Amino acid sequence: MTAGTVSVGAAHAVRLEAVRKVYGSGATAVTALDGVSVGIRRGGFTAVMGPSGSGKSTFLHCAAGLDRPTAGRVLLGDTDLAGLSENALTELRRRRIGFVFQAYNLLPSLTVRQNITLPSRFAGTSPDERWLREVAARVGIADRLDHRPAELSGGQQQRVAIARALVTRPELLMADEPTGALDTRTGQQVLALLRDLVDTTGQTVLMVTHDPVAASYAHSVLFLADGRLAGELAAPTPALVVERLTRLGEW
Ligand SMILES: Nc1ncnc2c1ncn2[C@@H]1O[C@H](COP(=O)(O)OP(=O)(O)OP(=O)(O)O)[C@@H](O)[C@H]1O
Repeated sequence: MTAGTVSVGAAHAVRLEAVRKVYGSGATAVTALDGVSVGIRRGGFTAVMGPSGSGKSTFLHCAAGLDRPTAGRVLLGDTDLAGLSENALTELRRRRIGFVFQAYNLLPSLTVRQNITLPSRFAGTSPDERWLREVAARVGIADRLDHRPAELSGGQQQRVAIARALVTRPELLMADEPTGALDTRTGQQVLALLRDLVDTTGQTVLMVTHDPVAASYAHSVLFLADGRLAGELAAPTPALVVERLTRLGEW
């Protein structure tokens, strides 16, 4: 490790150590992750790519404490997730991780403001008005707080989902195909927003995507193949990402 002075917890928002995940057992067992060890840099934007079935979703689920590894361990900061009960894990996800999915998962009967504050209410807190407005302004929906989701475009709805994920000040933002439901231009605006959040606020973002252009917004791309880490690319461009995927044999 560089200089030997940085502790693992300080350098990495989340760290997987020799993580294996096997679904099922006996003849039908599927090894989705096969000994993955990697740290996700704190304050960085990291994308995870790989062929279909390579283990991307499983990686994200294990890293976020949504799924437990069969072997190995996952550390969020300095917290070893294996030591946590189901309730403690749920609490940890609520307080320390923000989630953004392809589907925006907004409640249609609630206003934008109510949608954004819902997770904090579940966590027993309520964001102060100033922070709520700051987050809304940052993602570009400050003038939509009293609207309902149906009155917003797809891109605006995804911005609301990002605001909802950020309002609890998570140390890690997990995004699973966040632009999968958006047209190209709107998707790129959302990706530029994520990159800007990372560059200007130090937010850590971990994103799974199939899209080389989406991955090029990240600082680095991790490649998975057959449940194993198959390389990492810093300063990715779409062309470089496509070249790596081609070498992984499925593009
Ligand atoms: N709940 C499950 N039960 C059994 N097998 C599973 C389960 N979830 C995933 N798998 C298997 O684990 C492997 C990895 O799946 P995973 O969804 O992590 O891959 P992926 O890279 O995200 O795929 P895609 O790009 O198609 O979404 C696949 O072979 C998949 O069929």
